[in-house]
Amino acid sequence: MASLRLKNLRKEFDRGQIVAVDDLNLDIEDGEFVTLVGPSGCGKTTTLRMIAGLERATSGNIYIGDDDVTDVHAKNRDVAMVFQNYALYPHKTVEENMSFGLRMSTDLSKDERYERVYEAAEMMGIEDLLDDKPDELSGGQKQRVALGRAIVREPDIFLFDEPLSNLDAKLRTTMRTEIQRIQQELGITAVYVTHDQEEAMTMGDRIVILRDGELQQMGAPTTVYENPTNSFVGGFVGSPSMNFIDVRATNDSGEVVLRDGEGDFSCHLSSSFSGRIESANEQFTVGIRPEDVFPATGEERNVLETTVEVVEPIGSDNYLYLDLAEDFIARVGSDVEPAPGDRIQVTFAEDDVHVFDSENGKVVADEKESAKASV
Ligand SMILES: Nc1ncnc2c1ncn2[C@@H]1O[C@H](COP(=O)(O)OP(=O)(O)OP(=O)(O)O)[C@@H](O)[C@H]1O
Repeated sequence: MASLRLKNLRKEFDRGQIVAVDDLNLDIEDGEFVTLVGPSGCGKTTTLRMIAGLERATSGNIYIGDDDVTDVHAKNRDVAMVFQNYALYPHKTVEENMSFGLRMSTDLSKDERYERVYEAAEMMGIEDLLDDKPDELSGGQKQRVALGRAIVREPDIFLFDEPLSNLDAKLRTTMRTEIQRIQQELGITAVYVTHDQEEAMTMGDRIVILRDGELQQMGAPTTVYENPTNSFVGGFVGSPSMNFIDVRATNDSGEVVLRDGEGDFSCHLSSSFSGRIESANEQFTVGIRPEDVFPATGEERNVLETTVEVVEPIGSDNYLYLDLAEDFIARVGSDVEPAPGDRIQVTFAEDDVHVFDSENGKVVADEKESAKASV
């Protein structure tokens, strides 16, 4: 067990033409489960491979505990990696697959190795499969073997590279829980790469969001969800995605009123935001999550009248696609079921609105954060 620290980590490919990881700094605590998430090509796998020692950093440092392992060979780092494609030896039995790493890196006796393998197999519920070959196993069983093989090594750090991508949705959910259980039982620090934001949010103690090799935000899932530091994070985390509307500021009797170019959308935000506006006509991007949009009763200050384009039932709730901005979705109760083409009035609370700089996407004022900060 150990902490993990990445300091100014950088990885270039093709003589610097491609910057896969750009000045990445991360502090991961001993026993923490951290998920790395971001769109394809953002540098997740490269980061993981540098931690494992499978890829050499162009610059920067990697520390496991107090040790600088930047130049330490992969086999001398106490890390175990679990891959998407399982990476099992097809001609070896499950037991041989699981004990292979031990044979290579320890001087345990045959009996001691078997004991370690059997214990790990029991933890994964695969003790009856020890004599089978990988091609006799289902995808889920193969992934259990791959996990078992990682456990056997008793590593300081677990690294997971999209380990559940090849499994069906139901099995994926089961295996998520299994991985979390094992990680907690063993207390091993874990870094888990996924492109699936839902997986990242449900599994991580903290979530790291990358884009183009750069860290966008790191924090507890609820913090990232409620207080995204930029519009990219706001849009990436949460499903369906946050709604964005481009707006312009004007002053209206001491309050801030935001209107879009057509003048048909206005929104009052609390005074904590008005202080940040430097001039009328300043442009911003407003972000509102689908679940923060409600049918209006007519009493509210922020009421938007619009047309329903599509109604999509998802069981407990309905998604309403509204003619406010591109793909603007309201998540409402299943009892609210207008027909496409109906006019509808919707509202949202002032402190549920996120305001981003329309140029660089950085958060300008987060009403929830301001409210929290002022408590
Ligand atoms: N060996 C390599 N040679 C050249 N470029 C590479 C190499 N490995 C990765 N890259 C590039 O580095 C960038 C980051 O790739 P990486 O695989 O780390 O992203 P990722 O976030 O894991 O993506 P995905 O979710 O698609 O696996 C991409 O632009 C990729 O094309």
